[in-house]
Formats: sequence, C-alpha cells, structure tokens
Amino acid sequence: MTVLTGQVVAAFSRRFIVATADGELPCQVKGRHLRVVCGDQVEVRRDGDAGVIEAVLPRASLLYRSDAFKSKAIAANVTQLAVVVAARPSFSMELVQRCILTAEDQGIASLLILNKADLPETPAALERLGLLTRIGYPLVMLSALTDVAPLRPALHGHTTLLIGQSGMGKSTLINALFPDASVVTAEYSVALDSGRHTTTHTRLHRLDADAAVIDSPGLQEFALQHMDANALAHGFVEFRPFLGQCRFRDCKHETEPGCRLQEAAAAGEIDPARLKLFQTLRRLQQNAAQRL
Ligand SMILES: Nc1nc2c(ncn2[C@@H]2O[C@H](COP(=O)(O)OP(=O)(O)OP(=O)(O)O)[C@@H](O)[C@H]2O)c(=O)[nH]1
Ligand SMILES: [Zn+2]
Repeated sequence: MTVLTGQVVAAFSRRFIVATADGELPCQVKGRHLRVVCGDQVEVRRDGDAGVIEAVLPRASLLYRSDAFKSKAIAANVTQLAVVVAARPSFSMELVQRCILTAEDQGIASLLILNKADLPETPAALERLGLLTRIGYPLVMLSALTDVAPLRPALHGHTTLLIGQSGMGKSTLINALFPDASVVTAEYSVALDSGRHTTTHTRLHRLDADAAVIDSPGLQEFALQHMDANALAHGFVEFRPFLGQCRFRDCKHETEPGCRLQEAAAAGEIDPARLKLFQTLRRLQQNAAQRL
C-alpha cells in the first residue's frame, strides 16, 4: 500500500494526475512494485488527507531524461515537448536536437521557445535554430520577463513538458504563466556562462481543463542510449522519406555507396549537419551497446 501525501492534485473523481515527483517514485499497487512519474494518471482511494494509489493507468507516452550512465523517466502522458533556449547564456544545438529526438521516438510533438527576445544577440540565436525551423519545427519567440502571451496558443490542448538548459529562463516563464507557483529564479552566472540549478523537481501545473505544463530541472546533458540506430534515424523527421532506399539494407549512412541519405545531403535535400549529428549519435550508441 502506498500513501502519497500532498503529491496528488487536480482531481477528476477518484482519478488523479501525479503533479510532483522527484524523478521516479516507487510505489506498490496491489502487491506489485511500480514507479510513477509526473504526469501519470493514477486511481487513488482517499485515506484521510492522504491518498492510496490503487492503479496506474496505461501511459500514452513516457519521456526519458538520461545522462551518460542511465535513463530515467521524467514525465508521462506528455503530448508536446517545448525546448526553451535563449541567446544568453549560450545553448547547445546538439542538446536541443537530442531532446527533440527523444520526443520523436515517443511520437510527441516538439516546439522551440526562443526566450529573452529582448537580448541583442537574439537574431544570431534565431539563425542557429534555422536548422530545426527549416524542417518544420514551430518556434515561438518571447520575453518571459515582459510577456508570455505569444506562447499561450501553442499550449492549448496539450500537456507540455518544458525542458532546457539552466539559465534559459524556464522558471521565469513558469512564474509568468502561473503567478501562484512561486518558483525560485536565480541570476545566472555570466562569468561561468551557465545557470545555477534552482529547479529540483518535476512539477505539473494545470493551465485549464485541457492543458497543463510540466516544469523539469535544468539540463546539462541528455544521452540517448535508449534509442537504437533505427529509432535514431526515424527521430530525424526529414530523413524518413529516404529511409529504406539505400543500396544496402544495413547501411550505416556513413560512406557506403548508394546511400540515399548521403545523396540527399549532397543534393541539399537534407542538411549535412543533421546527417553528421546522426552519424555521431549512432556511433555513440554503438559504442555504448558494445560496452554492455
Ligand atoms: N533579458 C531577459 N532575461 C530573462 C528573461 N527571462 C528570464 N531572464 C533571466 O534569465 C535568468 C535565468 O532565469 P531562470 O528563470 O532562473 O532560468 P531557468 O532556466 O529556470 O534556470 P534553472 O532554474 O537553473 O533551470 C534570470 O536572471 C532571469 O531574470 C527574458 O525574457 N529576458
Ligand atoms: Zn544509407
């Protein structure tokens, strides 16, 4: 029997959404050991002011967060991933793409949020993001300090997971969307060009009956060892029309003759930088698999 106190909110009858979880929360449901994460739908029996989880409903999606060593589930039933970036401190395009690849693997839509639009370096950041907007990822530009209205239409009807490197302004954004949430924001350290960690929990905030936003801790790294070569290739959405058309069925899309992806890169049908990232990630995945 698992008792959750103060960790379940947003009730519809006996069904709850797990709103706060520090990673995966172990629980026992009818003798079975399970783990619930933020966004999970559970059926809860009230027991005083606490709740006893009686069932965990099947998940429509499960997003993982990984470092170099292990994958950890961060949120369930997310329908949209929103990656927050800003011109300052600098952000990693590779990290942004890794997050999006994970979302693609789970069939989740991705959205780019370019925050701190008031900064003079913003056009350069927008230019870098062209790698992703050109292949169709939507982008919302805003300044969380002054106005988050441009983001609202994109959140409609979705459970959105906000993800981003430290210092991009995620907490500021959450504060502006949910004035009662009282998330601590920190001045990022300009000298180190990186943010300090102020967010420790993954937390679901309800926007309205059909929309919610999940805030997650600032990212430093995002490994993808849960995706094999095939999943990786499909994660690059613009590769999909060319997959299965290489001369060799087990083509690694490196230097093989008749590789349709290399041809597409040479012809400007796909961005060579994206193919290069695929090759790097596939090799990393391969090496990790060999170590097991
Ligand atoms: N100029 C400008 N600064 C902003 C904007 N939004 C946030 N900031 C600043 O960026 C810094 C970092 O913001 P936070 O909201 O703490 O960043 P975070 O991404 O939540 O960082 P972690 O909590 O470390 O994950 C703070 O000094 C904010 O005031 C913006 O729209 N424009
Ligand atoms: Zn190939």
